[in-house]
Amino acid sequence: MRSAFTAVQVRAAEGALMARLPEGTLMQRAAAGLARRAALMLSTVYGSTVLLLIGTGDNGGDALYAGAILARRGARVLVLPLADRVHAAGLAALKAAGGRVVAAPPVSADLVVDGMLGIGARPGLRDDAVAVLAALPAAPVLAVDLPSGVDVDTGALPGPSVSADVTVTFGCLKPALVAGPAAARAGLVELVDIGLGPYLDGEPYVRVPDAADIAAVWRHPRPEDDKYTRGVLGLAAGSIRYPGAAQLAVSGALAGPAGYVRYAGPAAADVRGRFPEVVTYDRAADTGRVQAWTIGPGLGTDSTATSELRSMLDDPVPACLDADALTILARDPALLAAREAPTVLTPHDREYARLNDGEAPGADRVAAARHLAERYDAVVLLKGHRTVVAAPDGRAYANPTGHAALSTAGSGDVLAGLLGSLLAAGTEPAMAAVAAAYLHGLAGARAAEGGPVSATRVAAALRPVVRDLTGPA
Ligand SMILES: NC(=O)C1=CN([C@@H]2O[C@H](COP(=O)(O)OP(=O)(O)OC[C@H]3O[C@@H](n4cnc5c(N)ncnc54)[C@H](OP(=O)(O)O)[C@@H]3O)[C@@H](O)[C@H]2O)[C@@H](O)CC1
Ligand SMILES: Nc1ncnc2c1ncn2[C@@H]1O[C@H](COP(=O)(O)OP(=O)(O)O)[C@@H](O)[C@H]1O
Ligand SMILES: [K+]
Repeated sequence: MRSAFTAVQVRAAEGALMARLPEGTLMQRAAAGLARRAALMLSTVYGSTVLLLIGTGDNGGDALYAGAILARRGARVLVLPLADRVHAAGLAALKAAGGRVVAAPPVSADLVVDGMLGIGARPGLRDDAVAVLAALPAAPVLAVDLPSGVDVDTGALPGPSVSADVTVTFGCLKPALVAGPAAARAGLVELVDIGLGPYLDGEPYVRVPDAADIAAVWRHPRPEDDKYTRGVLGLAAGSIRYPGAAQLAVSGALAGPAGYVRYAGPAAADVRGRFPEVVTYDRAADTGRVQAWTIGPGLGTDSTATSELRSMLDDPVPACLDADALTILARDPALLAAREAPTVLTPHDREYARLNDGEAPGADRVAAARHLAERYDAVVLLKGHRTVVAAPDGRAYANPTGHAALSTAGSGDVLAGLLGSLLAAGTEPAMAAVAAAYLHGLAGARAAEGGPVSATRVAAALRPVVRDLTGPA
């Protein structure tokens, strides 16, 4: 698991570390890491042209010292200052290494280094910077610490910003690199260790799971298992009007770790026909004991759906509420009042607003997910390009996987089914949500390799993704 810290947290750690080191050490470490990555992006350093965009602060200092390293290796390094003053010692070092200042972007370059703004910045770019970006030569962009213009602590993009191919960030991840629309601007993110780790105090703002975290929570069948000990998922989804949602949720559930899926609802015949391994019932009350529920995709919001939801929430097992179940809950939040078993809510932005008195998630998606998790005392999986999971105890996770092609009807149904299966298998609820989002994101990316994506393809891609990540069943 990696961690992202806010600018204030980074500053505090930086202060404590700097007090023990000769002045300038951290910037030299940052510049060395930056130059290393820049060299990798250039096929040959010698003779290549590198354009540095430089702002007023230390972010520009990092870029200038890195530029000096590249210049000493024979690169033609050009500096385009976008501020009245720039890091003086860095500029002197670059000039001493042969770099030179230019007033406008060159016609061609092999690499553009964005050293305009880092963690000290207000979001957005000034007009002169926007004009320079519009006039840049076609070349890969390497961002220093963060793509300039982003809101460091939230990942919001309130104004123009840089779009990077690679971002080299120092000491730790920052929220803007992993959450919100800014995350898509960072490109490939590489973390350079500058020794900050031991000084980063307190809870990270948001954590980022990796493959090992998901593999660690995945429950494989054991020799002593039977279908019940692996967990039984009850799935209430679909309706006469939306039978497809039931099938998609079932297909997600069957790729999960539970041993048994029981379906309850009006799409029973369709589900049986397509998935003979699923046992079907007309009503939730008839399903017998389950270890978790997934409720909502295509369920409808009429009185039958409401009473089905009510009876499931009375069952003291974990429940994942998705889609129509969220709409019903928004109408009557008291439905959760007596509940002690864990609840997971999986809203997209419009469902979030319904659950939050009409107020959308806003710029800070991590804070938004945390807020709803606290309000409903539930794990919240806030869907999006970088899905965020928050637990009522304040833990928050930003999912690093995914693909824009997941924005296709029914892909959320597949996710809800998978998540329910993880809950039924006994996975801790926040980690069940994290693992479901991670695997679903990988499946979306894998499905996209085969051309245009539909939800059925996402479900089909889940099994190979699970196998690759957690090993054979
Ligand atoms: N933390 C660490 O451990 C390490 C940090 N390091 C590096 O330091 C970086 C942080 O440096 P920093 O504090 O000098 O801030 P940075 O973002 O370069 O400049 C801020 C200045 O820009 C200005 N400005 C603000 N907003 C603006 C806007 N929208 N448009 C235009 N101008 C704007 C504003 O100045 P003003 O306009 O107020 O005069 C403000 O003072 C960090 O990201 C990393 O790269 C490494 O060296 C190693 C260790
Ligand atoms: N632009 C995007 N990039 C990546 N993933 C996305 C994007 N838009 C939506 N998704 C993902 O696709 C899924 C859509 O779910 P949902 O909105 O519930 O759709 P449906 O109700 O049609 O099943 C979510 O997992 C969400 O995170
Ligand atoms: K930058």
